[in-house]
Amino acid sequence: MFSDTIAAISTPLQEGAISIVRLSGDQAIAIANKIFSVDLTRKPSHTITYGFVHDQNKPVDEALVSVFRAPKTYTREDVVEINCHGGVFITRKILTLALANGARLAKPGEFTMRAFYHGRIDLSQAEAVEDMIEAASDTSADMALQGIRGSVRRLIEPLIDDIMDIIANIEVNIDYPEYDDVETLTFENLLPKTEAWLKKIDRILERAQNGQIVKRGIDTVLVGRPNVGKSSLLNALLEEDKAIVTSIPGTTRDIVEGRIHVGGVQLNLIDTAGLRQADDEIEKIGIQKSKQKLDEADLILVVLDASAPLTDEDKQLLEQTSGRLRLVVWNKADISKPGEGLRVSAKNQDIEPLLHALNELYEQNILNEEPLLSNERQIGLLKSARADMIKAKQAMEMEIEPDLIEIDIMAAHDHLKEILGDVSRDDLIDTLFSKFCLGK
Ligand SMILES: Nc1nc2c(c(=O)[nH]1)N(C=O)[C@@H](CNc1ccc(C(=O)N[C@@H](CCC(=O)O)C(=O)O)cc1)CN2
Ligand SMILES: Nc1nc2c(ncn2[C@@H]2O[C@H](COP(=O)(O)OP(=O)(O)OP(=O)(O)O)[C@@H](O)[C@H]2O)c(=O)[nH]1
Ligand SMILES: [Mg+2]
Repeated sequence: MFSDTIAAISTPLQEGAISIVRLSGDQAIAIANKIFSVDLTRKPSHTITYGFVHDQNKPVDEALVSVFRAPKTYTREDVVEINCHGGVFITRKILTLALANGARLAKPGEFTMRAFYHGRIDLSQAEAVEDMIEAASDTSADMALQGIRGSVRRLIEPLIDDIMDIIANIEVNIDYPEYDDVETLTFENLLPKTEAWLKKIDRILERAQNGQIVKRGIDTVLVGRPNVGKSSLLNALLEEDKAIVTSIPGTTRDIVEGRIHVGGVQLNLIDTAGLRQADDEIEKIGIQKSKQKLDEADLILVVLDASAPLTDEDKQLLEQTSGRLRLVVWNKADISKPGEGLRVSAKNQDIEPLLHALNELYEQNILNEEPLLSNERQIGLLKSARADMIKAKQAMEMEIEPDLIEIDIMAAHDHLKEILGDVSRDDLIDTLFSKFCLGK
């Protein structure tokens, strides 16, 4: 399918123990033979060979070279991987040698693109490879791995089958329009099928939202009135003195952020200015930002001072956040009487109850159902398919000509197919892969 053999450095271009220069294509083994001391022609697939990389008979590096024979390879083409010493200069030199001996520099994502064009993986699997590279927590890495193993295809294909079934129903009607009762029968049949399909899509989209949260982390804002210990709590969670802490109320003005992982989920922590009626110009702006972060948060940690009575501001904040996903945290437990609720001492780094609650929260709430999709492109296409089917449903309710309804249903079908990369436009695919890592 592809006539040229591509080459790229598949490891980060920085000093390291080992680097990999990867080749893929008909000429991969022939090109490697020109620059390697050992003849690879008869080496079986999935074997590695010790030797020296040569530049016109002059040895330049000691290396291990792997041979993978088509079609059972990453790209479905012959693949050779040169494992050299991990210096930037030597790695580049070996790539240059490969290029000088007949390889072409691979474009970003081109190895994975070849795997896609050769049908080893679909587009959702290719995207999952890139998601894996970007994954920053156990849950997002798990999701990427499922994607690599074809979970998106297994999710989408039955939905495509359902649509084909609906289309088949309509076709009967178009083919035998002379039977009046076929028409009524068709609408009676079609509408429930369409509604059932829409229900499935709605569930998937709901869960996809979780997927996106898992991928980018859960925006978790610390709010409360001044001096309750928000910044102290941020520092305790981060195990780092990141935010300034003083006994002066109104210390924090700008947003302070940090990341932690709890139970395999990433929390994007956001410390904010204490909420109060402020006169200070700078503090006012800080409080404005606090309110904005509060509105946007996925999770709110309402911080209260356990050593002091609840104030009106506290009560107002509790009321304001009651409908949201939140935890109420009583800080300064070290200087207060024992009591109910989630009690911590940020100052003493005694925050185990909070960590425990965060763990529980995500087991029960956000992650109670495994997310299935996290990719914006895929979710966008699913939403388009849903919109098409809603149009079709409305048309059915109005008993519009079946062949007109079929147009909307076919559009839904095509949008679903596009998730798996089944599109006629190659430029779409090329743009997508161009965003991938070099050498991937
Ligand atoms: N050295 C190295 N490590 C790597 C990769 C690589 O390309 N090279 N990968 C690159 O991302 C990942 C592994 N992904 C791979 C996926 C498929 C095949 C492959 O050869 N598939 C064959 C069957 C192999 C078998 O069953 O023996 C196939 O599907 O036909 C190889 C690597 C991570 N680690
Ligand atoms: N005893 C005790 N003091 C604490 C605790 N947490 C914070 N403090 C103290 O409370 C004061 C305020 O702490 P900060 O973390 O700056 O409070 P804040 O909520 O960020 O305050 P603003 O930024 O002004 O809104 C400091 O003197 C802290 O040392 C705690 O758990 N126990
Ligand atoms: Mg603060």
